[in-house]
Amino acid sequence: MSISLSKDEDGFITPSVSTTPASPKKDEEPAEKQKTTSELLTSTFEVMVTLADQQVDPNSPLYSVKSFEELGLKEELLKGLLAMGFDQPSKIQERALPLLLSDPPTNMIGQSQSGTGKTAAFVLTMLSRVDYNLHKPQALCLAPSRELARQIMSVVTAMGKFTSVQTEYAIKDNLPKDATNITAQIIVGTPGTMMDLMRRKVLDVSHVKVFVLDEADNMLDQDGLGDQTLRVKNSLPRRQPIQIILFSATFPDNVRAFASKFAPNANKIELQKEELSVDTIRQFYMDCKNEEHKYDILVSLYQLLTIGQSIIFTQHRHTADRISQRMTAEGHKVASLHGAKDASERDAIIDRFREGRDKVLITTNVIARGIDIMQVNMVVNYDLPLMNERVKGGDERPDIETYIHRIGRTGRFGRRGISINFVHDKKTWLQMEQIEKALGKKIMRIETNDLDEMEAKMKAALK
Ligand SMILES: Nc1ncnc2c1ncn2[C@@H]1O[C@H](COP(=O)(O)OP(=O)(O)OP(=O)(O)O)[C@@H](O)[C@H]1O
Repeated sequence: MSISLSKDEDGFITPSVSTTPASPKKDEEPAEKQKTTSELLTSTFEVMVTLADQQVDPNSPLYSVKSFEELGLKEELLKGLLAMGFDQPSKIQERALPLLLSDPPTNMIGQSQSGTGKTAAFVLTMLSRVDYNLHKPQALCLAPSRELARQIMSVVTAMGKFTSVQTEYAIKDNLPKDATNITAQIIVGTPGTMMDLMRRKVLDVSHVKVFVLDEADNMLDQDGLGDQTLRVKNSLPRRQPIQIILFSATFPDNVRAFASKFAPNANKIELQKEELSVDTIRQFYMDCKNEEHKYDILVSLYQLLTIGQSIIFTQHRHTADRISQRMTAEGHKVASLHGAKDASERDAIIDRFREGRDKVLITTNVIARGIDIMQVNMVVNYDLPLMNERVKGGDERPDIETYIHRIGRTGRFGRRGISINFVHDKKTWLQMEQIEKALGKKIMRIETNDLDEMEAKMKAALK
């Protein structure tokens, strides 16, 4: 791994941009060897580390650990890690944990590809820093969706299984309306509900010492959750130091400067732009004739979609509902999930999918980020993600960050996965080319009229 310490004027590393040209004729590349989990643990993707304290040598062994034992974690946490089957830190954990756990606590802006283990890094930090004998909220963690908040909580409870940690959700419809004083130490939720609990004084933040934003670029985006997140932060006490931890697979330029202000003097770990997505995800596209043809192709893919599990992303909620109703009526078993469904229904749908009882989930960007389901080996971009879904008044340029997160629902922690983009006219073709250019990775064509070839290519990609 190479480390560089150069900074731009915001104190953030500026990575070099890869401009691999996209060619209109896309040939298939020879299948690569499957990366194993152990290869991922020792993989050499480039990260750049900038330490808040410039006197410290980042090459010092102190700032990279090869085992969880070296971190000086509490015995109960080591037991929790062992019980989860984590016997060695991943690359990001190896780099981030010594910085996150060192004293005095220092802020962190951490970037690493999807599925590489960022959650464990910030969960271990929360579990290490809270005082279990003090029955007050001490660590707050915000995520962009209730599904992700629930998943993070499951990591907190699994990793903290042998501790006496108490936890509480700050997600819609969780606490009874007349709930009073939260005494749990770790609170995980979404920003609107977290703010609501703080305003109603149900959540006393006077003892908070760790504040985590997962999917931080999304949480800080002024066009998205940025206002609410900032409100939460501004309501935290100023008299005690609070360690602010930001993690994401993406930090687009427009959020970077704000992230540095939000988490001042942070240690920073950053990916090179050509490393934004992992190589274990093979990316394909299918040239459909029109919108209706997209539906036909999806139906013809059904057998392949159900070999493992798959997630189909659409632009609109009504498209997700329409496709799932049509496919269900035609005898296929699919589920749909989006933000218009009520909380308990959303929980039931994602739980069924997580347990493998549903194999195909049709959804919107609501679960594009963070969701970790190992068996998902296929992601279909039925509609490509566009900026105007994320940014008020945004245009029809492709939303590169959301694309990276969507395809990152597969190929997790060294596993193989494939993504398929449906393009159906010149506009969507050009949008896909822009994605290909931005990522510097080839997107290969699969013929839509040759089912056998389609199947052979996909199976080969997953081998
Ligand atoms: N050290 C480890 N050993 C074994 N498995 C691990 C280890 N660290 C993480 N994992 C597993 O890897 C998977 C991906 O981890 P995680 O969800 O934290 O990824 P992430 O980097 O947060 O991804 P995303 O950017 O999509 O949110 C999880 O199933 C997790 O249990």
